[in-house]
Amino acid sequence: MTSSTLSSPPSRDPARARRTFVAVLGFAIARWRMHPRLLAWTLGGVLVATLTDVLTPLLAGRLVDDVAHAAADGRHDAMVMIAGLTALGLAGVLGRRASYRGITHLNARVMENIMTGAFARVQRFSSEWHANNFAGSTVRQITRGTWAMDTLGDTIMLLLLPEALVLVVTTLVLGLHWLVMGLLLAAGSVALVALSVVLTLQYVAPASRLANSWDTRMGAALADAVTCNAVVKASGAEQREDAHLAWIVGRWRRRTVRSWLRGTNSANLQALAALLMRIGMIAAVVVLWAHGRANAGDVAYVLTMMFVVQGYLRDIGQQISIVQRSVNEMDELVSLFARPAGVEDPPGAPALHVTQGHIRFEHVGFGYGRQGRAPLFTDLNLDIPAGSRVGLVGPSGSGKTTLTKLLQRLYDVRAGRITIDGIDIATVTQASVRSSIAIVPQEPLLFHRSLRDNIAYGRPDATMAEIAQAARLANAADFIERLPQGYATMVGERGVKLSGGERQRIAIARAFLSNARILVMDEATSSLDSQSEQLVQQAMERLMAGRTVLVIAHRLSTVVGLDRIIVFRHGQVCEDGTHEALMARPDGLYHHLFALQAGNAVSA
Ligand SMILES: Nc1ncnc2c1ncn2[C@@H]1O[C@H](COP(=O)(O)OP(=O)(O)OP(=O)(O)O)[C@@H](O)[C@H]1O
Repeated sequence: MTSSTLSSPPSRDPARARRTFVAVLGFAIARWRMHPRLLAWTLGGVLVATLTDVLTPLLAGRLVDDVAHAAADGRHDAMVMIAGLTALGLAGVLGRRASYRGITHLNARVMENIMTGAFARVQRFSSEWHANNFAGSTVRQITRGTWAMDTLGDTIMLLLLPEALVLVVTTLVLGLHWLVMGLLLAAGSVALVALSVVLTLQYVAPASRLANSWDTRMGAALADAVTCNAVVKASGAEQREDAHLAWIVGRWRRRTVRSWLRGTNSANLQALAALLMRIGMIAAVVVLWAHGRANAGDVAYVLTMMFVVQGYLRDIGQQISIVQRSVNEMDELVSLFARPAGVEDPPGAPALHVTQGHIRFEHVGFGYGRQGRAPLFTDLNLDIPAGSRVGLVGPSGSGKTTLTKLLQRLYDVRAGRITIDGIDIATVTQASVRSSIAIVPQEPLLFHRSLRDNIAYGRPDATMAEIAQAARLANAADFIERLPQGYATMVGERGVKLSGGERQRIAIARAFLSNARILVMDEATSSLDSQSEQLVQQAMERLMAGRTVLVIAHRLSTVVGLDRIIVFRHGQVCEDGTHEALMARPDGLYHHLFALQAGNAVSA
């Protein structure tokens, strides 16, 4: 699958940008409200610190008045004003300290909550979702979105909120004194904020979203190539991969430069508008003074107030762009939270308790992807009695693996139902269905953890004696005990430090320990040498005892001794019976496949 099918470029549609903005802000506010005490500390601190800044110009104006009048009447309150300014300054410091401490803890809590929540959701997304999304992109969406939430919290609560507060309070104070000045400040502020919002949302944001989508693609391409490094090496394709990445990085650079330049242009325009507003306000108070409607203290108040207001507003455009960028960076993360898991447990679903292991597929219909595509299975019926050993056979792509995925409810069927011991697996919890089925896959996946942890993955409470017993039954104990660190040996990423046969036997030991009544084995021995194959085969024979077993067989010699063989062709069961019964049909697909493999074996 190419990266383009996995991550399409973002739309430049402003309506979509607005929806994203609302969705992300709603998400952020809901997260902040989960921690009401920290939120109250932060907002309380912000309120105190900002009010002290708003009141300071008032006292400064009074101070100038006092100094001016003192000359005339010999009395003044200058010392009171200085004490007031000191008290305001101290309150401002304490308020800021409270808000910074509050936001530090609030952001950390919210980030923790988002990271763990996103991981929990991604783990529970359906196999379909995982098949359609790059692991690298997902990791990047989560980490980038989590850090963007930190920036969003800082910018909104410590910068934009105080700015709004300063504007509202100074407009009110000014308006009560001189209506015209209040109106002027209100109109200027509305125009300034509107300009910032329009520039940011309509001009900067679309470019920044596009740059982000290329950033995600860059991460995905890196992860894809690094994950498949063995294939790259084997094909001597390093240069091809270099060129592929260079093409993506080139597009990313162009898109990113465009987005950054738009940010700079927008900030410059906003700075110009702020300058005009400042000059307008100062000119207005000077005119009032010239007409005798303002004294020296008033002029000092307006001058100081404009410095405070402009100090707050100076970076508002940049802050709105930061909010916009954070919103874009959180967009994909928020969608992860909004997206349904794909395969869901019904509300209050009970756990499945398998006692027999009787499997039935009743009129099952299923197809991958959208409903419109031709289904793989239509009206599939199978009855697999408890304790039987069944081989699933058929050409590549005929649906053998899909059948076992449906049994684990990794996908939901479109029609019919699948039952285990008479219980529809869609009515019980997915976890209980999956833990009732032990899987030995063709390519076992191991965690980069110790051998002990890998074997006990399905039953973390297993004792060391049980783990060692499972390893013995799986013919794995000998090689493990020869390792210097025994069961504590770390296996390397995806188990790369073990051979194919050793990985298989660890997977078999895992299945022994899980003690599930149903066993699904994807024929595992095809890539092993004969000694490894013999060890794996013996272990599998032991594992099959007393269980209902489905074996996906690629080499038909594996299924000869099984109770029953089901042959698939294009999602249909075309033959069903014992080896002897199927071999007795010379026109049958099984007979044909068997003859083909026997011929290959002879010619090899
Ligand atoms: N996640 C998926 N999304 C879309 N199509 C899929 C997916 N997985 C499998 N298929 C398609 O479904 C069909 C059945 O695949 P399945 O893996 O069940 O075949 P199989 O019989 O196990 O083949 P093989 O013997 O090669 O493993 C194939 O055409 C395959 O391309």
